[in-house]
Amino acid sequence: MTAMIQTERLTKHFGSNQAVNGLSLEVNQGEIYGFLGLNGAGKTTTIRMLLGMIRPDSGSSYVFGQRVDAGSHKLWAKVGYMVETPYSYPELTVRENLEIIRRLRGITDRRAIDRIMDKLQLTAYRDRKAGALSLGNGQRLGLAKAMLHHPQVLILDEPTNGLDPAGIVEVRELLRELAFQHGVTIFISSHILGEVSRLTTRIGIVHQGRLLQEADVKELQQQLRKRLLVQTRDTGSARKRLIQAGYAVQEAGEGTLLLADERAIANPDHISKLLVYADMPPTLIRVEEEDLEAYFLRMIEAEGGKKG
Ligand SMILES: Nc1ncnc2c1ncn2[C@@H]1O[C@H](COP(=O)(O)OP(=O)(O)OP(=O)(O)O)[C@@H](O)[C@H]1O
Repeated sequence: MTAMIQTERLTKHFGSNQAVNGLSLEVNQGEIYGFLGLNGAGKTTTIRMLLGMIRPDSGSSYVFGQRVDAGSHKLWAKVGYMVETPYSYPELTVRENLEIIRRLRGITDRRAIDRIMDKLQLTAYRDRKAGALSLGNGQRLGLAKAMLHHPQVLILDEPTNGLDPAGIVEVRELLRELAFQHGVTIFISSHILGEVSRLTTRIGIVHQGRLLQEADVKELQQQLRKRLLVQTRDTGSARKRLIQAGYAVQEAGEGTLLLADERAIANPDHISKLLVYADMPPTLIRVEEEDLEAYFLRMIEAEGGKKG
């Protein structure tokens, strides 16, 4: 299978700062690839090189198997992208901004604008100036511009920045529909592990410009540490009761108990029942997953403290 997106040993320095370091990856058709890394890891720089916006010091990128360089204009007709905070003409309305993109992209169907506004819940803001939009709606407009021409490849840099939780779910559903029903290949960067693991099929973790790990989402989820977090009104007694029942319990301060036992994580209802019968009903009980930072620290320690 030809990769829809490919980078080959991409490298970029800014002065003495190595932003991207020999980064190679491949994304196949219909995949949603999560490009995950902390702030400053090199995500935006990689995406800029992938889109031909900046030139790598060495290495190459390919989209649809075609090398990305200064002459590859035709390529972008089939690609949609949004890099960093999406730029719009602030004095023009949402509709006018999209109208400009429609013309630039040579889309003859004028209804395309209404359809994309509807898809991204922008219809109510059609006559609002782009400069007066909230961060989340500005992001929706950026996505609308990226998707207006029905691209086969979509490259998005932190697309859910600024969206509220409901907006994040909506955008996630929209991207899943594009990939799974329309075969669109999606490359999406993020620094939020939980978010990317709910959306993507494969994840590449970038750290200090290097691709540290690539994994299937399911594989990665199995590697993430989980804990059951429990709060009750009487922490001391609840802790005793749980220890009596054979659980290892850690106190995390502020009335919070943590259980790392697989048995507890798989059956929070048992823990809940146990505490209810002991007359200490939990006020909060939930399974917590390790976040990117904690996962990183663990991975880097396992590598022998190569951080920094
Ligand atoms: N134009 C530039 N000039 C100098 N340094 C830069 C430039 N662009 C990026 N860098 C540096 O390169 C490194 C990688 O930055 P990059 O923006 O690619 O990371 P990122 O993973 O996208 O982070 P963020 O999530 O914060 O955007 C950082 O140390 C950053 O300061």
